[in-house]
This record gives sequence, structure tokens and C-alpha cells, in this order.
Amino acid sequence: MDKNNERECNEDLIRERRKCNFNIEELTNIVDGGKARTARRREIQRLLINDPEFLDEIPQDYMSHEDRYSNELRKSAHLMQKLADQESGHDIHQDIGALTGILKDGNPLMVHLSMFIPAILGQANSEQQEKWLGRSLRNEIIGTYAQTELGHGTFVRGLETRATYDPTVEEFVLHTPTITATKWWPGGLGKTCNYCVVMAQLYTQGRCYGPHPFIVQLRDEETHRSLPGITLGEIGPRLGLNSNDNGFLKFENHRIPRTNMLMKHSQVLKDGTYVKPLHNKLSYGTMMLVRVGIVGACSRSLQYAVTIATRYSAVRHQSEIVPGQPEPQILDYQTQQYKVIPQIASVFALIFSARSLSKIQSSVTAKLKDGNTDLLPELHSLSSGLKALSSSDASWGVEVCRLACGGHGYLASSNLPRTYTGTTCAITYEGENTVLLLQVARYLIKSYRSIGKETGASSVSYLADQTSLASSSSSFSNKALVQAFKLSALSLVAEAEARLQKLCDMGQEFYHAWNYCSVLLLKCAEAHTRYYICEKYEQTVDSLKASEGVKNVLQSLCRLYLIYHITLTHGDFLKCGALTPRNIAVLEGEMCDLLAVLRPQAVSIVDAFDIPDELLGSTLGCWDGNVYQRLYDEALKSPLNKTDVPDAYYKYLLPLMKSSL
Ligand SMILES: CCCCC/C=C\C/C=C\C/C=C\C/C=C\CCCC(=O)SCCNC(=O)CCNC(=O)[C@H](O)C(C)(C)COP(=O)(O)OP(=O)(O)OC[C@H]1O[C@@H](n2cnc3c(N)ncnc32)[C@H](O)[C@@H]1OP(=O)(O)O
Ligand SMILES: Cc1cc2nc3c(=O)[nH]c(=O)nc-3n(C[C@H](O)[C@H](O)[C@H](O)COP(=O)(O)OP(=O)(O)OC[C@H]3O[C@@H](n4cnc5c(N)ncnc54)[C@H](O)[C@@H]3O)c2cc1C
Repeated sequence: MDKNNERECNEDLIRERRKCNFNIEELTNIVDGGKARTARRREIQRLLINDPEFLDEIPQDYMSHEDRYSNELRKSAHLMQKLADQESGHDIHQDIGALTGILKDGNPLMVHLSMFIPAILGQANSEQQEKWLGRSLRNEIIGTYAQTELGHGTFVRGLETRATYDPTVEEFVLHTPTITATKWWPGGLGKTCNYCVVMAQLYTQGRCYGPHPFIVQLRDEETHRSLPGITLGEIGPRLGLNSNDNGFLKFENHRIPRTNMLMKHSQVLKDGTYVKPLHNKLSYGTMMLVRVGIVGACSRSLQYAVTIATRYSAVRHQSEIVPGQPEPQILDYQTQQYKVIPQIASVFALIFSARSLSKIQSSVTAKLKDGNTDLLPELHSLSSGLKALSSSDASWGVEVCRLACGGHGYLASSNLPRTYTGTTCAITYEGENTVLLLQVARYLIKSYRSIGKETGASSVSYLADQTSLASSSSSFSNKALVQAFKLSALSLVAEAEARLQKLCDMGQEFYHAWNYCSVLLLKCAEAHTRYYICEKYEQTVDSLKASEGVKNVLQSLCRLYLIYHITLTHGDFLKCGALTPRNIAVLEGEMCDLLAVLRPQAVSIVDAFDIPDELLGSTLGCWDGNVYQRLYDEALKSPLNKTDVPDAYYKYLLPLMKSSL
């Protein structure tokens, strides 16, 4: 699509784009993280879009389960080949965002890229990396991360798969003792992978040392047949991501060499002696890494959905505002603006938090190299909280965008259903959100109770700020609103701690008291993480070196985000005195003003996300706004439309209709 050719474009969209009062390219660079990254992303996307191998012969929704898998595997393999062929020494992980949308319903090689390779990097020692890293980066071996079992996903300590060391032959014996110990869910495990990292309970010298990672060959490298002692398969259709061949795996006393235990952090020596790690949660490192990646991935899903919903809302006309006047664009309804524009604001909140989290992750990783694990709990808490809020915000945001498109949003061709199913899974995988938020709460209560002790953990330092409880601000700068989030989080933590203490004082065991307070603890964790997101949003926009137009748009979006979230949880702000009922009413009024200010810029802001039509894959969201023709053309692709009268008519309907004659 030639973006300079207005003749092919819907008139409403032309008018919307003429209202733009900021530099779109500059905003695109901010979204990408710099000019060079924009250029790199575009280069990759062009490479993919211009390649006919990525086209589907028929829409995936009309394919069988097997054909879908095979079609996505064809494209995934081609993608890996293509990226490997490029000369410019690229880092796929840096560019993972550029690939969004090229595969339509999951990628059978995704867990190879996002977990198997990172697990080797993070858990294998140098000899082991020498053996497996190069081969996996060159895709000579394809792996997955097999942790979850039928009986346990959340409670990693409860895993049942055993790895028992046999010092006589220096081997581990992998065994699945019960049906509930069957590995269940790993992406690509069913049919694609020939290797995997298995998390299993380590037994040596008669003792269990808890879950540890092992690298295991699953299939013959020549024939791809599963090896003796290994039972493998796919787990069946899912809500979405149906091309990922999520699999099951059982071991029957399957032997692997001792050196297949990933030994960067803990080791089992030849005689079976266990050498413990610097920190006993280092074996959970792969999960933490992916949680960080998920925050960025969620922002991208939301960019897709909000681009579709905003453009469609500018093209679609329905009903009337002024009686008797022409039907307005639905984007002119304040309620429609309230659906769509806060989701645009949310995209930037997630982008800025993801960047801040990545920086913290890099510094913690650097410290870990020097043997310093002090900030691991801080990173665990932040990555857990941000993974949870980003996935639930993005899933809800995508669903709101679908609802904002009325009936057409329910059509597969809008690409909103698939965007939703591809996002909501992140609420569950890589640590179910409730469970991760309770981990954050655990950290908050512990930090609150150790006020006065210097831990160096900056995300919770505000908990020591007892004076701020009494001094609520009456001014309404963005900074003041962020302070209100801080007060709200602090007061919820104080309340939860007091409630826990009271129950314990009344004789309850701490763990019962914890469960009894867990709804409140969840709120604490959400409020704390929301405060973190708001603070990063405000600081990033405030310190941004940008033109006035871009800065104004981002300031308005940031303010909208702050007020929107205050109104969603206003009870918490009132309860702690951070805001008064009058303050809330004023802010609610201002939120509507902000919607009106941002409305004329909405199409241009989503244009700045710069998602090519070929990747957006939506009849409703295309750049030219030619929605109705596209809907009609897509409908014609239905196999039911190949004949006027389907066979099923003769088989079932005709007999029914004639049965009473
Ligand atoms: C190169 C980069 C590439 C990055 C990738 C990029 C992009 C990715 C983007 C998108 C991803 C896309 C595709 C991937 C697709 C699918 C992937 C899905 C894969 C999976 O789905 S794969 C399975 C994941 N499955 C889980 O996610 C299980 C969740 N369940 C747990 O994770 C634990 O089970 C937990 C934490 C609930 C309880 O664990 P527990 O029972 O052992 O611990 P407990 O509660 O007793 O806590 C004792 C003390 O340990 C601390 N602690 C705990 N964890 C820590 C950690 N990680 N670090 C530091 N400290 C930690 C506590 O804070 C506490 O500290 P304290 O005592 O001081 O309070
Ligand atoms: C699309 C998809 C891809 C996946 N890919 C992989 C993969 O590649 N590799 C892999 O190993 N796994 C994978 N998984 C599995 C995933 O990691 C687990 O499903 C997830 O960790 C949740 O565990 P669970 O299914 O046991 O849920 P459960 O823990 O049984 O959760 C059920 C309910 O119990 C609640 N609950 C559980 N424990 C607590 C608690 N302590 N406190 C309060 N409430 C609690 C939860 O909040 C939830 O409401 C994948 C899952 C999906 C959906």
C-alpha cells in the first residue's frame, strides 16, 4: 500500500491524518527505541513481507489441525533460515518484535528461541554451552522447555519427574513415576523438538535436592523417531496458538550422562556429591528471563489491537449524535473514545516499563556474573508484577478493542480474536498471574517489615516513607498523581501487614493468616506494580528529549493513563486519603477533556506504531480503511461458498424438511 497515495484511501482516514499535530516518524522512533531500531525493524519486515513463502494458500481458519501445524512449521523453518542467511550479524532476540504477525497462530519454534536457547545460555556451564549452544543457534537441534506436568504447573517444588544419579555409570535415570508426573504443555514438544530442557527433581546420595534442569535428547537426529524409554505426543486443540504442538512427555527409566545436568549454578560430581548454587532459585532463571520478554510482547499485541480498533472507529459511521444529522464516525462517541484511547495510552506504559525492567535485568545479570545475588529478589518481584499486569492489561485491552468493533470484531478476518487468544495465554503461562502477584506481595510484606535495613532494592524503598501517609497533595501535576499511586500502594501494604499481624497475634499460623488475607495481598501487589508503571511513565515522558508536538501527545497520554487508573480503583485512593471525593470528580471530568484532546490525534498515533498491513492481517484495520470491500472479499473465501447448495443440505436438511410430508 502506497501511503502517499490518498486516492486509494478512505476519506475519513484522510481527514483524520490531516489533523495530525506531531511528527509521526519521531514517535515511531520512540516506540522502537531509536532511529536505528526503526530502520532495522523495517528492514526485517520488508524482507518478510516481500517473500511469497510467508503467504498462506488458504486462510488458516479453513485448515485442518495437521495442515495448520505443517503450514506454520514451513513458515517458521523458512523464517529461521532467512534470518540466519542475513549477513549483518543480527541478534534474533533483539529483533523478536519485528517478527510479530508473520506467523498467524503460534510458532512451533517459539519456545526453542525464547526458552531452550536462553536456558542453555543461563543454566549451562561453558563446556556444555560449547556442546549445545552453537548447534541450537544453528537450528541443528531444536529444543523446548519441559517443566509443567499434568499435576503441577505453579508449584514447581511439587514436580514429580525424577532424575536419580547412578554413580556406578555416571548417569542420571529420568523417570515419570505417575500419570500426574507426565510433562504437559511445553510448546513444540509434541512433534517438532528433538531435544529439551527438562526440569526434574534431583536425587543423589539418597537425598532430593529439588527441581534442576537437564538437557535430554528426545528424538533420533536422523529419523526424528522418539528414543526408546521416551513417550511423546501432542496434547490437542487449545483456545489459540494451535500451531505450537504443545506436547506431553513420559520417561521410562531413561538414562542420560551426568554431564547433561545443566551445571552452571549447581553440580553433581562424579561420586554423586551435590554442590549447591549461590542462590537456590537460580535454576528458575529461565522463567524470569521470559517474564521480562513477555512485557514487551504484550505491548506489541496491544499495538495491533488498538491500531485495528482506532482505524475502524474512524471509518465506521453509526446512529446519530445530533438528531437528523448524518451518522457520525463512531470515534466521535465519548464512550467509544473511552474504550479505545486509554488502550493507546496503555501501549506506551508497557513499552516504558518493559525498557526499565530490561535495564534492571541487565544490571542484575552483570552482578550475578560477579557472584552477587543481592538484587535477585528485587528482579523476581518486578518481573513477576510486570509480567502479571502487562498480560492482564493487554488481554483486557485487546478484548475491549474487539468489543469496540461491534459484530465485525467477532470475525476471524478482523484478526482481533486471534490477537486475543495469543495474548490471554500470557496470563497463565510463565507463572499464573495470581500466583506471581502473591510472590510480589510476599516481597512487599517482607520489605515493609525490614524497614530501616538497607537492601539496595529501589522499587520498595518508598515503603519506608511513613511520613507521606499523612501528607496528601492537593496539586494535580502528573508527579502529584504518581504520588497518589504511591500513597495508595503504601497504605494497602500497611493495611495488609497489620491484618496479617493481627491474625497471628490471635494465634493463627502465618501461612493460614496469609491465605486469609490473600485477596488484600493481591491488591497490594497490583497497586505496587501499577505505581511502578505510572512512575516510569511519568519520568520517561518528563525527561524525553522530543519536539513539542510529540511531547504534548505523550504528556496527554500519560496523564490519561494516570487518571484512568485512578478512576478504576478510586476506592483505594479515597480510603487512604490520597484523594478526596471532590478530587476524583474533578479528575473524572478532566479525563473526558483528555479524550477530546486526544481524539483528533488517535489515528496518527496508531499510524506511528507503523504496523504493515501484511502483518496486521485485519480486514478492519488496514491503512487505507477499505473495510467493507475487504470484509466481503474475505467472506467469499469460505469453502462453504464454493457451491450454492452444500452436500450437507441433501444429507441432513432435505430429509428434515421433507419428513413431515
Ligand atoms: C534472550 C532473551 C529471550 C527472551 C524471550 C523473549 C521474548 C519472550 C516473549 C514472549 C514469550 C513467548 C513465547 C513463549 C511461549 C510460551 C512460554 C511458556 C513457557 C512456560 O510456561 S514454562 C513454565 C513456567 N512455569 C512457571 O512460571 C511456574 C510458576 N511457579 C514458580 O515460579 C514457583 O513455583 C513460585 C515462584 C510460584 C514458587 O516457588 P517456590 O515454591 O520454590 O518458592 P516459595 O514461594 O517458597 O519462595 C521461596 C523464596 O524464593 C523466592 N523466589 C521464588 N522464585 C524466585 C525467582 N525466580 N528468583 C528469585 N527468587 C525467587 C521467593 O520470593 C521466596 O523468597 P523469600 O523466602 O525471601 O520470601
Ligand atoms: C499456551 C501455553 C503454553 C505453555 N507453554 C509451556 C512450556 O513451554 N513449558 C512448560 O513447562 N509449561 C508451559 N505451559 C504451562 C504453564 O506454565 C502453566 O499452565 C502455568 O504455570 C500455570 O500452572 P497450572 O496450569 O498448573 O495452573 P494451576 O496452578 O493449577 O492454577 C489453577 C488455579 O489455581 C490457582 N493457584 C494455584 N496455586 C496457587 C497459590 N499458591 N495461591 C493462590 N492460588 C493458586 C491459580 O491462581 C489458578 O487460578 C504453557 C501453558 C499454556 C497455557
